[in-house]
Amino acid sequence: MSGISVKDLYKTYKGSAEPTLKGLTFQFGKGKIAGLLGPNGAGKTTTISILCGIVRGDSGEVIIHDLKQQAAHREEIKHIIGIVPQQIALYPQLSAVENLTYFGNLYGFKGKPLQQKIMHYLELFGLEKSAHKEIHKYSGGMKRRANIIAAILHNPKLLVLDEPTAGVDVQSRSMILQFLRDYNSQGASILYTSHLLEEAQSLCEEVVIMDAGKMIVQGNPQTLIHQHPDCNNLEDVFLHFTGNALRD
Ligand SMILES: Nc1ncnc2c1ncn2[C@@H]1O[C@H](COP(=O)(O)OP(=O)(O)OP(=O)(O)O)[C@@H](O)[C@H]1O
Repeated sequence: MSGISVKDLYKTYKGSAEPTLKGLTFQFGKGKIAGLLGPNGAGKTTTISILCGIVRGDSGEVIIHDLKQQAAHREEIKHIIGIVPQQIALYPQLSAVENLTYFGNLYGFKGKPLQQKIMHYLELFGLEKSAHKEIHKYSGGMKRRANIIAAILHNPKLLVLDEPTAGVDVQSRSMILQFLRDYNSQGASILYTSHLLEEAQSLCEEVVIMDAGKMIVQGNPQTLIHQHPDCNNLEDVFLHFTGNALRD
């Protein structure tokens, strides 16, 4: 069964001469760790935003866990998906506990069960000592970890993360990747974007490489590497398909 299905998706932003997505098509199975890869400006964030219902596509079809992404299913899909955006989506003047209580309340969680859940995740993500510290006093890696907790309080079956490991230290990165593997092993699907191809190669069962708003190639990283004898790793495959030209 399909976890995510994107069919012939088009999107042109208001005021842009060029479409950002030009007939994008791909599929990821349920329960997979999947990677959406591509050079700067390929349209990864736009795609994720449409998947999550934050941005509207102009045409095409998006199906999330067997539900069409349309107004009638938006509430249901909101509960299925957890979104970790590229930018930290936390209130800087509030503590982690205050932020997470607010996000938990948005999903209808309250009182002691919510507080226990928040403390459980703060411990899991190594933030328990900073639970009551304001977010603006957190390091970059701590903010990223807290940002992930905000997206998982409602136990989403599909976790979508936009560059969750960009700009964090090795320790935070390793912790985040281990969490993604563990969360996936409990049955959740994961979709993430990254420019770190070595990381994507080891983490993802399936990747889509997109460029200029289109899917270029999809497959299991090891299979793609073996299919191209000139390629030793996923980065070689990526360059093979997207070329060396710099992007604006
Ligand atoms: N809100 C917007 N309004 C107008 N154009 C936009 C908007 N958001 C993105 N774009 C344009 O759409 C194109 C794709 O952007 P997007 O952020 O989806 O790509 P990306 O693959 O995530 O890139 P990166 O790797 O740099 O994060 C870019 O040319 C960008 O300038």
